[in-house]
Amino acid sequence: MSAPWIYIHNLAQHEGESVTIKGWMYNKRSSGKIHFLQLRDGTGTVQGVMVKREVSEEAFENAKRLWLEASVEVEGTVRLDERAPSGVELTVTGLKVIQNPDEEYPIGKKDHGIDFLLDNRHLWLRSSRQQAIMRIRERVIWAAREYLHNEGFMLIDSPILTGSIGEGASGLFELDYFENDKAYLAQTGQLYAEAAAAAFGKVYCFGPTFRAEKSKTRRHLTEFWMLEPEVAFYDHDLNIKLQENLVAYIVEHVLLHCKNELESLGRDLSKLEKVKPPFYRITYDKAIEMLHELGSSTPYGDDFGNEDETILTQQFDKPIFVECYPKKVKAFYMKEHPENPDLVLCDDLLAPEGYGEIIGGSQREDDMKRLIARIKEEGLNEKSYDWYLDLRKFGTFVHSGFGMGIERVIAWICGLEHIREASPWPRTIYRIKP
Ligand SMILES: NC(=O)C[C@H]([NH3+])C(=O)NS(=O)(=O)OC[C@H]1O[C@@H](n2cnc3c(N)ncnc32)[C@H](O)[C@@H]1O
Ligand SMILES: [Mg+2]
Repeated sequence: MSAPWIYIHNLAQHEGESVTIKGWMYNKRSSGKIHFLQLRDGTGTVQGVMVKREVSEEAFENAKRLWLEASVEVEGTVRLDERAPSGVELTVTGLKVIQNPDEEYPIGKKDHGIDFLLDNRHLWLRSSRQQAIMRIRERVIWAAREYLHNEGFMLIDSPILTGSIGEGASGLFELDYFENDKAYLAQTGQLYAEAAAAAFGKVYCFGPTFRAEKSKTRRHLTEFWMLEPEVAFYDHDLNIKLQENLVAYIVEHVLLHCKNELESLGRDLSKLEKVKPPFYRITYDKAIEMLHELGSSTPYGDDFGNEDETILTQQFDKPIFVECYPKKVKAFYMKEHPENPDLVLCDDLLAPEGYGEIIGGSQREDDMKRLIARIKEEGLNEKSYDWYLDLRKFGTFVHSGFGMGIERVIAWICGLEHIREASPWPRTIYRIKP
């Protein structure tokens, strides 16, 4: 193959030129004298038309024997064709087979069950639907980082291995750690982000976080990626404003850059076009009252389950903040409500259409005595929080932050049935492979 190697997404700039594509054959149609090779190289897809009389006998025969997902180099001339999805087609002049699988590609054109697909996630990622979701994932992360960078945030990542329980003793992955006592896989990077906020003001951490929850729902993973901004001197209201501006920015960015991907997923774009600030804001008290009117039996004071969140979000056409939950159902670090010590200054941001919680946020307890009392009330080991309490000893400060679950945001934006498609390598109770 002597023609220059060009990526498929750049082909339109090379009309009339002879080029080489390096990639895989993901589909093929043949008549007696013509092969229609559907090629992909990770940047896009293009059809290569191979006419028997225009190529060597060997190349035409080799093309005939190609299995799906054979790796190939294809040489041809670029032709503009507005009927083609990529706007171009390739008139094939040469074929080099890098590797023709010696068995049928397992994820063929027929439908497969979800467990089979997840067992073959390392191959399923090649399919057009999974490519669309992963491109949207990349854009969600890009937009979130771009927004925070533009707003003056510093990325200060938190550790994955930690000795402090960040969210709650129930959902912990515990591991032996040399002669130390226990270590855990981080449930959240928040506590460290709070320390970083005292150093840099506006910070965020972004990485995998882990929950050993036995939740077999379409919203729960045991490993998920979380974006956790933290801001010194932000109170509850400023925290809410930051959350809605970030989410609106992400949705606008995805609508701008991933329209084709969203449409290929059959997503109703009008639902996302409504995601503009201000989002709805209701208190926990108002929300529980609405839920009871809608038939929920969740008693006052309890947290909302998936069912409640689904019912609630179906009453609104854009994201809803539910704020100031009862202290007893929320984490130890949340600031008491100044007018009602039974409540805390927190919020959950619920995505509409039944997607539920995508963000959990709060103003943090900055009063040392109250924080120690909460740590004790929760039965946590005060010793492992001595460094965290130092933040209240050396210049305590009002501060707030939140955690946005990336996969939950992606599932909502893409309109996915289950969060597992939002992760390249989903981890659930029964799956840590591939
Ligand atoms: N910096 C902070 O203030 C974050 C805080 N420490 C925290 O972890 N809050 S959270 O437990 O509600 O989780 C935050 C979000 O993390 C997501 N989340 C939380 N748990 C899960 C599971 N199991 N699977 C997928 N996504 C999950 C979901 O979007 C939640 O709203
Ligand atoms: Mg939460």
